[in-house]
Amino acid sequence: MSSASSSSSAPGSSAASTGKTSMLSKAFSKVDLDGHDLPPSPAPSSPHNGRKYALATELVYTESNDQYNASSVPIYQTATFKQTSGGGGGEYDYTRSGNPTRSHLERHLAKIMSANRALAVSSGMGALDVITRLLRPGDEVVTGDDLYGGTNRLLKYLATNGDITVHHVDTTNPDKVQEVLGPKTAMVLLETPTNPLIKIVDISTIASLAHAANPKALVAVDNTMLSPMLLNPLDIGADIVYESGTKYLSGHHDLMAGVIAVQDPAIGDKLFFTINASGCGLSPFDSWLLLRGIKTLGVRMEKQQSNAQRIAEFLESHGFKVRYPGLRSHPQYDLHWSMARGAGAVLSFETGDVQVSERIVESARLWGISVSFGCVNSLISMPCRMSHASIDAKTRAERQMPEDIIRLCVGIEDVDDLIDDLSRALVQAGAVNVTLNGFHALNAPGQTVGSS
Ligand SMILES: Cc1ncc(COP(=O)(O)O)c(C=O)c1O
Ligand SMILES: N[C@@H](CCSC[C@H](N)C(=O)O)C(=O)O
Repeated sequence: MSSASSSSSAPGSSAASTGKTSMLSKAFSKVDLDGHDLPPSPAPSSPHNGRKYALATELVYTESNDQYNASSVPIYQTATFKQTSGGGGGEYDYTRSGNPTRSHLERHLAKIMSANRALAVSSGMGALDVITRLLRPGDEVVTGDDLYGGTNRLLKYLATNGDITVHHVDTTNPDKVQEVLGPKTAMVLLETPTNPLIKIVDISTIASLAHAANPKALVAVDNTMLSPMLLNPLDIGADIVYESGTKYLSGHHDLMAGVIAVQDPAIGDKLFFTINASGCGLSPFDSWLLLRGIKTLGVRMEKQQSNAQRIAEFLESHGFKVRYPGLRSHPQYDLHWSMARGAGAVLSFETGDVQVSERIVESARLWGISVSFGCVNSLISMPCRMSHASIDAKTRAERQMPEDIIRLCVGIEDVDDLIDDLSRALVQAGAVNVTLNGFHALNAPGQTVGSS
């Protein structure tokens, strides 16, 4: 797949602008997949504005050519745009096809996701739906055996109704992936860390294997767990990256959004065609909210992951089996840190007893019992009962998902308050042996699992 086309010419030089013009006209040809003229919008999402700053700066820094120099990009809350002639031809004609607030967001996303083009849609699942419409009957998809429940559900739907073969394998082992790759592999769909078992997947090795098996195979990575703050999968072999913008990108659980980013303009055109044709582009107001959220991604993620690290260490030191790539005990610690710039803020742990886990979740006060993650508030949940309940119990057992697993999605609160609340919940739930020396997990790994 093509690589990022950052120009080495000085910004504003004629070489740079000629290169840019030809790249853009090639990238955003006027004719769509049916041979019709593309609608005039959205404007190309160019991440290349000359100088590249550190990510923390780029998250905050946006350029706009607003007529009043508004600091905050205006919300163009309109469905349609007046044209100056009967032949149309304005930059925007209809918000389903393009809207200035969404275009601004998409350009900003392309920049921070290391992409040539980014697209914003109405949810993370909407993003995956748009991506999987690149598939054709008879195609094969290779994906993990620990996946977000909604992703599993959509793939199952395609396997049942769309004549798509879906191979679920242990993507932490590239040999297992290799076994099912072949010329019919049209897409490899990866999550890392996986949700909720926090398994790490070697994106570049699997991308190389997939492209060797079929040079046209597309490697799509769900980067929701890390966000562009911690990983840019396009830089390490992925062809498509998508994220639930509902999570870290927005950070406040006040909107639903999905984002997609690609390097290859031809793939970008196909994705845009589906978005315009099916009408799932992100609304102007949600585009504005998401753009606002992205500006604080850096500080939120920094605080969330330092809190998560403390909490993971706290649980591990009290004898719980904790899954978090910030812990040295994570079996793929080195692999994770060879790809990512941080461990993220989602961790899971086991108690050895479903009822004990339930009592912990229900005893917590500061931790909200909610699905989702990436928000400034800390959340606690039981994935098998909640976010992953759409995966049937038999499949969960085959995939070795512990029914007692508790997922913690750490927010920005004071970490000592979070630990106090969790300690109280552990004691109240009877998950720990309390002695004069402190407390220790009742069913610590290696001990006999009892029932309460
Ligand atoms: C890893 C992951 N990918 C995708 C999604 C889908 O995102 P959304 O809820 O925005 O549709 C979710 C959660 O919903 C998720 O956890
Ligand atoms: N009822 C929803 C569950 C959404 S789970 C949200 C998020 N991805 C998480 O992992 O918590 C559904 O059926 O999709």
